[in-house]
Amino acid sequence: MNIACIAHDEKKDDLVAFMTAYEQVFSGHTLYATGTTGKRIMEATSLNLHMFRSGPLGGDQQIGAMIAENKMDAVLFFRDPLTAQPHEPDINALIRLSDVYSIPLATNMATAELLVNALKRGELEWRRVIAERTEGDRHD
Ligand SMILES: O=C(CO)COP(=O)(O)O
Repeated sequence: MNIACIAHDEKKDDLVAFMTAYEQVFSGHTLYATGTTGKRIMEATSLNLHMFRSGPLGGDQQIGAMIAENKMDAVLFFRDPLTAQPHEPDINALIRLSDVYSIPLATNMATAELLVNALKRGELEWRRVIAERTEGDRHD
């Protein structure tokens, strides 16, 4: 599965702790992240992540583009609801696209726990069916 990892500054410690706790599970998947989040996770774990730009510099949009191509299977996005973000429109666009394509999206640690446990039990396997079906889609 392709999984995106994103956290706002106030939530980065939480996401790093979460990724560390479930490192074994995540090591079996392909991970993507916005720049600073990915760097933090790689420093704290032995996980490898494909890194996009930092969120405010377009990273959320790059992950959104993968969602629009149906190439992202789940998103862990630990949002900070108490701090205004300069790139709020990009954040909303990412969340919107997750809803457009019915991509499982965890915006806090409690939901992320449910998602990772579902992942462990193989409950996201339906995503592979979708991926196979959309593989032949035109992109032009
Ligand atoms: O701002 C972000 C998501 O909206 C996260 O970006 P960074 O991982 O680069 O801090």
